[in-house]
Amino acid sequence: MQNNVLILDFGSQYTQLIARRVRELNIYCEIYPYHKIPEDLSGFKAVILSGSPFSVRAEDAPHPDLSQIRGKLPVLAVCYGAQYLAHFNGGKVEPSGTREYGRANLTVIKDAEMLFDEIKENSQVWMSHSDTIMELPENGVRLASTTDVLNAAYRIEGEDTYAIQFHPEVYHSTDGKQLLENFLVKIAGTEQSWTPGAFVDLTVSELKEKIGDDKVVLGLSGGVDSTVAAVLLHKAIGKNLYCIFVNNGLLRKNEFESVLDQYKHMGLNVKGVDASDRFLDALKGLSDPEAKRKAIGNTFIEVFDDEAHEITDVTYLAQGTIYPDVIESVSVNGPSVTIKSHHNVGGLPDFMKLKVVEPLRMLFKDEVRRVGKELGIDKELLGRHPFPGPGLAIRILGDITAEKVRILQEVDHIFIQGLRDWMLYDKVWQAGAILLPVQSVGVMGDERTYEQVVALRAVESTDGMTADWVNLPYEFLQKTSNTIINRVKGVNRVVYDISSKPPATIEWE
Ligand SMILES: Nc1ncnc2c1ncn2[C@@H]1O[C@H](COP(=O)(O)OP(=O)(O)OP(=O)(O)O)[C@@H](O)[C@H]1O
Ligand SMILES: O=c1[nH]c(=O)c2[nH+]cn([C@@H]3O[C@H](COP(=O)(O)O)[C@@H](O)[C@H]3O)c2[nH]1
Ligand SMILES: NC(=O)CC[C@H](N)C(=O)O
Ligand SMILES: [Mg+2]
Repeated sequence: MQNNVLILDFGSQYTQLIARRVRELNIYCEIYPYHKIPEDLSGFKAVILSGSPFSVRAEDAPHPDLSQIRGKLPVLAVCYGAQYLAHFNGGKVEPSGTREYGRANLTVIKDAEMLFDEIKENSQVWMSHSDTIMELPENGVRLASTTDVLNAAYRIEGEDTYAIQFHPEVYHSTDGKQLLENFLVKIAGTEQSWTPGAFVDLTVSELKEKIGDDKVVLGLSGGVDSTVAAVLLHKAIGKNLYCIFVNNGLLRKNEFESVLDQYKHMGLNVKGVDASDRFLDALKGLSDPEAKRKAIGNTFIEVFDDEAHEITDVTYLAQGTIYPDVIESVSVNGPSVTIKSHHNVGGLPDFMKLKVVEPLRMLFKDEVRRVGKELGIDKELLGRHPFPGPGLAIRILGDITAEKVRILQEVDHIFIQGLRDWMLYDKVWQAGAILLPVQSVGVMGDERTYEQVVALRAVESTDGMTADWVNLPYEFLQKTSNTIINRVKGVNRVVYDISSKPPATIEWE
């Protein structure tokens, strides 16, 4: 399928956005660090060079050999990429005299250039660079300028190599997506055929081919990723898929029973395993967030291993891992800091002796939801807020006891049900309650109380990487607070978290 787009990552903060824009054009793409160019380029139809925090003039500037790419595949070089081609091919790159961060306008655009089809002069672009291209490389032809940057875009005569100083991938480059489409479709000839339906057909046939009559065990979490992975696998291997949904004792109120029932109605061969006691025992006395995550991750693997042994001849363990985890674990500068010390990212221990299959490994979250919709998965399930694998364990600050879990399940249930009743659930990307290790004085009737404090958190986000708190209606907050304090014994105070990410994280631990 020679239609892929190769994105070479030079470490830009916007590289993932390039991939998102390309995928939104229904064109498949993959990100590779600039120092790991695939040897076999036969599956690729075009290449995009990303931006970078490095300067081409520096000793340690990324300097990959592009001889197998340039002149052989169409290239779009963005920012650092454009400077790189100029600097190392007879052009000149120098520190720019003026600051070039933020909006600029293309005051001049060369006529009849396919890259700028349907893009008018004065088009707004987003600049983010301190070096600038003073002289074009050999055979360079200038395509566009801004008031401050003469060489804002160029191409190299005699090859399909294009270079732009600005960032078409960001929202503020108002014709950025048009430029990417011009390059990918009109110049490179890629087909816009990478649709959810095409992905399902291709993935199901690949899974059939790869797994054959082997057996697969998959952990279901009640979340979107593992559910979509399960339905894809079920389409491919049917009865050879064994799903396990573990009650780790840290789920939301009634969630284990309701989600298990939902899975059974989807025709999945799923076994519910109540391991609540094992998890709570493993967590006894632990307060450090990472220690809690490790204990949960290890217990998950033990439970899985026990269950997998119940199924004769299991060959594969399936995971709901998705692309953001993959990209962040192999960044430009080598393996990045562990994203989540959580069982599904850190790989499997040797004793499990299972091969891993991750059908969603190359998808972004919104693409997982689109594939889920294509598979006919219930939209309420697809629309569920993300819920962390360690569940309520990272929403009870301090040590975990069954009583604290009970309290938080009740509080959380009132909050989430309230969001649904007030038609606010879908307006919020993620919401939850946190049990604080704080007691405060209250007065109820004529009695003094000294009970626990809970925090409510509701954020809007697109990918969980950044988020803002949601301005929920005062009437809703007032009603919810009253209901919680009146109904949940042990709580006499409710607070609302008004912290964005950054600087705060979505979860409190
Ligand atoms: N309670 C559980 N029982 C069995 N497997 C689980 C459970 N929780 C998590 N897992 C496994 O770990 C993986 C990652 O966990 P995670 O909490 O991210 O769930 P997810 O299915 O990816 O849902 P989400 O959409 O919330 O990310 C899941 O894909 C699943 O394979
Ligand atoms: O599966 C998970 N295991 C974890 O250990 C974990 N920690 C945070 N999260 C979720 O990740 C997103 C970002 O959360 P933070 O801003 O708190 O890092 C939010 O959606 C969080 O709910 C986790 N998910
Ligand atoms: N966004 C970029 O790629 C910037 C390129 C280079 N670091 C500069 O500042 O000019
Ligand atoms: Mg997930």
